[in-house]
Amino acid sequence: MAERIFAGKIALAGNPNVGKSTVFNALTHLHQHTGNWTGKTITCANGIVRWNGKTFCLVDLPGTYALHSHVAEEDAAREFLQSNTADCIIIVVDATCLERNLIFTLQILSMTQRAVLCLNLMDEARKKSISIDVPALEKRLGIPVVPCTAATGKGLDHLMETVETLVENNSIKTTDQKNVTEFPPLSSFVHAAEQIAVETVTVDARIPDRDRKIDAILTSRRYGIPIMLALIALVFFLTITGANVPSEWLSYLLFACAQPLNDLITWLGAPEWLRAMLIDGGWNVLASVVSVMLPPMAIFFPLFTCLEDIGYLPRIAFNLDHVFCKARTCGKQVLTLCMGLGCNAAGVVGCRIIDSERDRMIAILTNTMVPCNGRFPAIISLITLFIVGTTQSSAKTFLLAAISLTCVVIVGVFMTLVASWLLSKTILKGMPSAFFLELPPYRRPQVGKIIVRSLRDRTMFVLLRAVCVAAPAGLLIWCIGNIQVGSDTLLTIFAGALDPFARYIGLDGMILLAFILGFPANEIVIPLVLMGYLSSGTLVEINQLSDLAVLLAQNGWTSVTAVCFILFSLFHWPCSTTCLTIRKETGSTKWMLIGMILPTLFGVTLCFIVHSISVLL
Ligand SMILES: Nc1nc2c(ncn2[C@@H]2O[C@H](COP(=O)(O)OP(=O)(O)OP(=O)(O)O)[C@@H](O)[C@H]2O)c(=O)[nH]1
Ligand SMILES: [Mg+2]
Repeated sequence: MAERIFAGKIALAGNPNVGKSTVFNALTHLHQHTGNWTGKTITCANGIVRWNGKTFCLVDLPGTYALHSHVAEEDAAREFLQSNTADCIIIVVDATCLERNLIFTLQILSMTQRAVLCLNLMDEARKKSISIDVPALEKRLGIPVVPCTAATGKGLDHLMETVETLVENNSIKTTDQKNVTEFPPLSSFVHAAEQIAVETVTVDARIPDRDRKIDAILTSRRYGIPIMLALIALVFFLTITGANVPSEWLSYLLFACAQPLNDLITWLGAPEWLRAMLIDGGWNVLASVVSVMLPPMAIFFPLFTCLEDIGYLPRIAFNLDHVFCKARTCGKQVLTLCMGLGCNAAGVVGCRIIDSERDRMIAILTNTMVPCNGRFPAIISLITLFIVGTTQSSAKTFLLAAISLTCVVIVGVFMTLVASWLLSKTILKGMPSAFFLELPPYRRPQVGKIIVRSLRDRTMFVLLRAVCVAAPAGLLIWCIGNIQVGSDTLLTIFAGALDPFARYIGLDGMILLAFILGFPANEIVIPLVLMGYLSSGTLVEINQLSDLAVLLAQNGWTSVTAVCFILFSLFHWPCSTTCLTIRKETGSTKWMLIGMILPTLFGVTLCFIVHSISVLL
């Protein structure tokens, strides 16, 4: 039914990282994620293009190297193309490496001629002094060729005009070749692609290869890892420095709203218990989550996306590949860990880029050992208070905090390696698969788009999720903090029951209870601890880190408690969204449970060791 209203269905196909999603976004005005590395898109996305009074359905397919290939992430694209449901296929190719892209193009053309070649990245080709004889290419391929620069939208109108003509002209033949086994051998496509490239592409050989020179430093054995660590520390330094003041402002502003809201609820005639529950419970937790989380996320995500757009993420994977191979797992896991830094659920889904089933499972089960953004703010606060040991806002404090945070991430990655090695020696036996990692060209980041995209799609998404979870969790903890059983509240009874065990691992009952109640979202753990410490079950206004320091010290916190908290925050069961995502991605509750138990065992063991050493000392 829905199909009938469209003038045609158009598919965007091509090799990975050639700009398909960028074309898709420009034509549909949607916001499909783009990124300068292969495998950014892993599922098909649909959008609508309005052109010349007509409406077309546009499908963005994951990148595919060849229709022969058997990579899981490419299945969706292959199945779609072989189903022959598109009225026209826009084959997007990278003008800077046409020959390689032509292999896939020729495979598509052996199935259908209802295609247009979108010769994308023409700006980069021009910079590299690559020129392409477009009429000759059209003649050789037998389909229209449209040069484009999708990043600026140049050429896309012409592309749509060509597509429209093609869709209207239904007579163009399509070969009913649905089974890849019927294809001629890959070598024949490779040979033909080489021939066509020789005839149509000219390159000025005098232009030096800038990317190779940069890679000689950034991916070298000697400098690669130190530069990588310095860059990560720089991102954390900028995040911590920039987030400090806005966090305080937001906190003042949001807690200041509590009084008028209080008055409003009283004026509406609500009973006291309802007022207390909504304001002292829901609003105050919400205010604290937003003020603690929003500023660092609003800085971290754009900076991280910038590294992604420049093309640095695959270089990180390249630098760490040999380390991951030693742990008997695959270097592509590093890319999924990078995705996990933002949100572990996204990291788990991102594991689809790993081809081998065994390696993918290892990557999924260990993904939560890098801290997601829900855990960063609490870790940063505790580092500043207990490890750096001062709340004074100076460059030195921020630098020390950034270096400590980098060390926390290193611990996370190290334990990921340990866990991967253990898994590959036990329940996921085997050797790491060989894989093909493409280092994309360095590209200038599109700063404006990065800011909009990371604020809207990432920051707001994570924040909204936290808010949706924080307010109800605040209500719940208020309730258990105020329901009396005998002379104690439910909160003190639960925390008291957990206390003996928690003390063994350097925590206390309230902290452990907060981790348990924080299952829906990690970002609410610290607010829950604070609420628990206040006998009224009400969250007080924490405007400054020094207020937090006083409250924690009053409840017996030392630097050992902070270290154990950070370790347990790094290694414990994933949040509910990530657990559900693990179950969905592995198709099994058993693996989800392993994904919960494994990091928790690590956390308990490490905290126990740290606590025991501190007692001995
Ligand atoms: N300079 C330049 N960069 C472009 C152009 N088109 C896309 N890009 C950049 O190329 C990178 C890859 O773009 P995507 O649209 O994610 O590529 P894709 O083909 O969808 O990639 P996969 O989903 O991994 O297959 C991004 O960093 C884009 O900003 C262009 O015409 N010029
Ligand atoms: Mg894409």
